[in-house]
Amino acid sequence: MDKEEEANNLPPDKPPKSLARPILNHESSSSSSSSPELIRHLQAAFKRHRPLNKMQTTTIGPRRSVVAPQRQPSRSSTSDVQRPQDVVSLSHSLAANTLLTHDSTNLASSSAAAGESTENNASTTPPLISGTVDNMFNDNYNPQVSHMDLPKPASASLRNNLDIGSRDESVSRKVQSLVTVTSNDMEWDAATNQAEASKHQNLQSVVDSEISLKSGYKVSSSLAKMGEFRNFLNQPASQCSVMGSSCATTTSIHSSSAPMLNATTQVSRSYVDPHAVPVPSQGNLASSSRPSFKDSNVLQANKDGPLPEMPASAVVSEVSFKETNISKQQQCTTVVEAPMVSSTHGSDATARAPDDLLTSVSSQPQKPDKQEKVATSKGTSAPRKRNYDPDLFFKVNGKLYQRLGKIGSGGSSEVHKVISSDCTIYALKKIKLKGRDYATAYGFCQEIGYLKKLKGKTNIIQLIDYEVTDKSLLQEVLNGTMSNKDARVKDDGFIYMVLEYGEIDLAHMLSQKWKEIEGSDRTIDENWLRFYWQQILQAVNTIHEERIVHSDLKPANFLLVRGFLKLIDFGIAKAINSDTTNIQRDSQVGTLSYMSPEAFMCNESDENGNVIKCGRPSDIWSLGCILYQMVYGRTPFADYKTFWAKFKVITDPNHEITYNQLSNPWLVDLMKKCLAWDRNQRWRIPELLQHPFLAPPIPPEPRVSSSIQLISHIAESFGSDDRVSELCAQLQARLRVLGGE
Ligand SMILES: Nc1ncnc2c1ncn2[C@@H]1O[C@H](COP(=O)(O)OP(=O)(O)OP(=O)(O)O)[C@@H](O)[C@H]1O
Repeated sequence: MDKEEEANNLPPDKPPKSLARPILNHESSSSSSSSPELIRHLQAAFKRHRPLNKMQTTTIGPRRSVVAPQRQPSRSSTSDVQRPQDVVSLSHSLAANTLLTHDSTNLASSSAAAGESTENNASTTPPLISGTVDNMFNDNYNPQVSHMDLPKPASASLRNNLDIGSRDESVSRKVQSLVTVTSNDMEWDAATNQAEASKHQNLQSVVDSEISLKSGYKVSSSLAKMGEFRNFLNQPASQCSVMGSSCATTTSIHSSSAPMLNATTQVSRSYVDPHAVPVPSQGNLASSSRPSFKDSNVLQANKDGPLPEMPASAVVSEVSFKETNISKQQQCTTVVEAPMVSSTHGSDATARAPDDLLTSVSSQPQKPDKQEKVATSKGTSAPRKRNYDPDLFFKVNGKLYQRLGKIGSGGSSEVHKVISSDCTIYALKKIKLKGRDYATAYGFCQEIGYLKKLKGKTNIIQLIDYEVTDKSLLQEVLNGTMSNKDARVKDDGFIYMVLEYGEIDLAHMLSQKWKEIEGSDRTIDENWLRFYWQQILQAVNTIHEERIVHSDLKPANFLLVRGFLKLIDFGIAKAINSDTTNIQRDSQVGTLSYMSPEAFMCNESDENGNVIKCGRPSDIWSLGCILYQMVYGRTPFADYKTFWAKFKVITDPNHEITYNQLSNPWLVDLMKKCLAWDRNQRWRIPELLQHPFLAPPIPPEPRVSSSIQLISHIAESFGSDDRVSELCAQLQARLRVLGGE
């Protein structure tokens, strides 16, 4: 089995213990009738369903740069068929819909948020707005190295590209992983993920913080967290409202079946809404709130010790307390609120805290505000103050997202599971720009452009918000004014992309499926196959209709969102130029096991001297590899382990792919339609959607005329029997009517 298939056999994910603890205890001891629902809600909100990680690491990296438009038509009749109907300019089609057109609502909210902020943090810069962003997709922009123009033998070119890859950080990293194929690359770091999840508590930390505050333990750190969380909740709602039902997995904490979260949220939100819960004077606290609160179980429980040692039953007590006593809940709010506003994090503090709590606060060393260097608009770095903990939160366009754990690392990015202030779960993709070359940075920005273009397409992962922190860098990239395209980004700068959250990717689904099948005499369920294959085709059809070639189709790039597969990762996607149906690239792209022959030989010349280009058929090949893997549990070239072995066999037109016999011959036929070596022989998606495997032919109706004829024979055989003759005649007449004759 290939390592990439081995990598699929990952241990099942476990929920972070720190998150599961109170839930489990609650389950066992809570008297609330709605506890099971509550647990489900909590689990849904906090549990990472499956590790999502990069499954295929034998990736050869792209050089994320724009290629000058290739306008010369192909001269080969067998290579790149010109399709005049496809003619649309990439730069114009994308530019019309790209970064410039950042939602006005988003702008409004981001500027509002920026106004609220007491700092001028580069990470809170509004979304990129530039009159020159058009240039991002401008044909004039050509940061390319010139090797692409030089025809040379494919293998030599490939080496050359690898050499270039060693200069290009993104390529070299991928090539390294590709050549070494280390299992490390392929493993999901369960330990890291779990540690992350434990370290960074989500909403549960609010409950925990409250408990800590009330008990007087961990006051300082709790205050810090509470202050951050207050700011978190104080910000404008995230853009999920824009998305409607198609947005990320949403866990409503306002559900009636989730009283604990409801209560918690009310308490938390009251911190930021002084009108909702009037901040009492110190005397009020002493006279009313505190005594009633002291009577509750929660205070007793909290006295047991700091949070980590605190029995989970304390949490349960607090839950039932909150469920059953709304007035006490408000009192609880006031008790918590006072120290909250006294913390150094609260910029809008208006009330004084009770002395004892203030003492607790001041006796603890305050966590100093984190400082970091961020890029200013002039491209220089200056220390900036943050009023949130960057280990716990991300800030995108002034909105905070709390980290729930790391989902995975792509070739170029980190992806985190986050929760917004309105308690919606998202994936946040963070790309560090520092140290990358400008052309690579350009490619990253292009992904935003594609996702914006594909906004509203239900089978494409939706971009909720984004921010490029270093505007000057980006402008330089987008203007194409970089003096040295190979120069590297020196200043700190990040691209943040807030994305719809996917629960599991197809790679993990497949690995699970094949674990079930292996060892049994079962084969893959054809209906399961049809269901997801159709969705895969439809998703890719969506981008092909938008004249985008994905170029890195693989199971890990299809995410399951509410039961449907959605396409992700347009990091190396390319749009098709206006006068050709193919695109030309400066290097091989894609993930090795799914790469088409032409992707290996991109920009080389074929036997007729025509430049080999990658277009939509290249994606179809990758789809064929995915289907093959779905059917057989391994990719078609899994037996060829090394890069060169794969390269050799995939680029060999005479190599015959092995198709083991299947009960449904249409399935083999379908794979062959996708995996035709000659890209012009491969079917297109509209045809594939009509393939007999998906749309089985209906057996022809038995012909009426033959039945009528049969009846005539019967009548004749009975000779002169009038009754039989009459009956047969009636029968024939009826059949004629039914048959529409
Ligand atoms: N919206 C999302 N929801 C859940 N998980 C996601 C999401 N986007 C990405 N991921 C996870 O993060 C991983 C890396 O994401 P992505 O593929 O976008 O990054 P990349 O840097 O472009 O990676 P690649 O090396 O494949 O180019 C994915 O394989 C997937 O497991």
